[in-house]
Amino acid sequence: MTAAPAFPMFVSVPEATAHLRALLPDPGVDRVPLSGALGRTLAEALAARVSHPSATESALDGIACREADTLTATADQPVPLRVVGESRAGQPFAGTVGEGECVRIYTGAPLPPGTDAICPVEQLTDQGPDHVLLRRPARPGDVRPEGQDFRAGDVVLPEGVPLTPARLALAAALGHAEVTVRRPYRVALLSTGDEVVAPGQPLRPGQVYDSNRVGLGALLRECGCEVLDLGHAPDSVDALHAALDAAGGADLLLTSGGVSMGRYDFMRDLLIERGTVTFWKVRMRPGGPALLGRWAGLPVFGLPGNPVSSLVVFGLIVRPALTGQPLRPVRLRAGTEFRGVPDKTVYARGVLRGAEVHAYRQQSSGVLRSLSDSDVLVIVPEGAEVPAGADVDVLLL
Ligand SMILES: Nc1nc2c(c(=O)[nH]1)N[C@H]1C(S)=C(S)[C@@H](COP(=O)(O)OP(=O)(O)OC[C@H]3O[C@@H](n4cnc5c(N)ncnc54)[C@H](O)[C@@H]3O)O[C@H]1N2
Ligand code: MOO
Repeated sequence: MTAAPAFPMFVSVPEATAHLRALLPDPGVDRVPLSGALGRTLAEALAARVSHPSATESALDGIACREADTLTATADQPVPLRVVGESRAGQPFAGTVGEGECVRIYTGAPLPPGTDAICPVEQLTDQGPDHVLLRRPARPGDVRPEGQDFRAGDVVLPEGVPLTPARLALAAALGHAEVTVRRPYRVALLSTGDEVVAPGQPLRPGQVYDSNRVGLGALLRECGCEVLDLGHAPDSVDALHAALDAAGGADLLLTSGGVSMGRYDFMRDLLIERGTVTFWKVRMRPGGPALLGRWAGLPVFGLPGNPVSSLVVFGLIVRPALTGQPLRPVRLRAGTEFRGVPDKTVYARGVLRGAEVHAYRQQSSGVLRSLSDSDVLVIVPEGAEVPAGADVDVLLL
């Protein structure tokens, strides 16, 4: 009888993510201009330095007036108003608008005192320079109230969010020119396997192009990581040993291949025998043989070699650990049946058809097109049988 392993096996996806997160060092922070912050993670909460809009203003080009003066306006019986001035963005009208009066106003310009509604130019006829006829009532809804977006002092962007283009625009509107962001993780990337060949090289029988390193490198860059590309190592203990040593300066080493049950799965053996193993195997399909450990203090995440498995494990475990952003499933109607397996959550590749999700025709973890052609991963809980017509949780790809 063999002794029970000294590390957990068959952990859940959330447990695997928590284990990896616990091994990652604190990356520290950088202060960067907004132009250099795309995709970075905000390391401070951002408060508004100003209110937006800074004053109640018009949402349209037209005239500002009192709504009450215009309630009877129709195309047949237009309401006349006297123009007493103009309000432009940055150049407000100085006076107060009285009964039967209006000012010409432009989008973003402050509403003059006395007015509460806007009539757009399309609904006006000029009667000389100082009079207009309104063909419909002016509307208070075409006014943007002061602070509608945010008020000075409001905490608007929380710490920990990724800086998307919309959030960068918001940071600028709040009055910030620079932001404090988390330092990118430095992630070393290594693919393993005697049969694995760099794309572009001639391929001998039985060999396969190194698609994992390309996909994983892109996923890492998408997460804002600095990638230290260690290339490819053959299935040899010495070569893997050297590669593990070469990754020493990184925050994390990500490997692909060599973690399952085969005789040449040396990455698994090396970590078990000469490193530390945090867990081996996750209750998921694809991706079951994933491995986490340490090599002289360096966290090492061993992704399975099967092309779909390596990218799916990255998306489900590695990305949430690196970014701190949890998975966000959405609910959709299943258009086909989805079959679970006992003791594993299945992440089935699915294609959207209208509001329904259909199983992709091929679910083998060696078929990369099942991932590139799919829109979502359908989460099929352990042992579940989801009939067509039922609701399912999916993750957008
Ligand atoms: N007896 C068992 N066999 C296997 C099990 C098991 O539980 N018992 N698990 C299977 C599962 S699930 C997976 S996933 C794979 C993972 O195996 P490894 O991580 O050891 O990966 P390899 O054996 O090195 O390669 C598997 C497969 O992937 C191709 N590959 C590897 N690297 C790349 C790359 N960089 N680019 C493209 N393709 C790559 C490789 O050629 C193999 O076809 O194990 C199952 N076996
Ligand atoms: O992890 Mo494996 O993906 O089920 O082939």
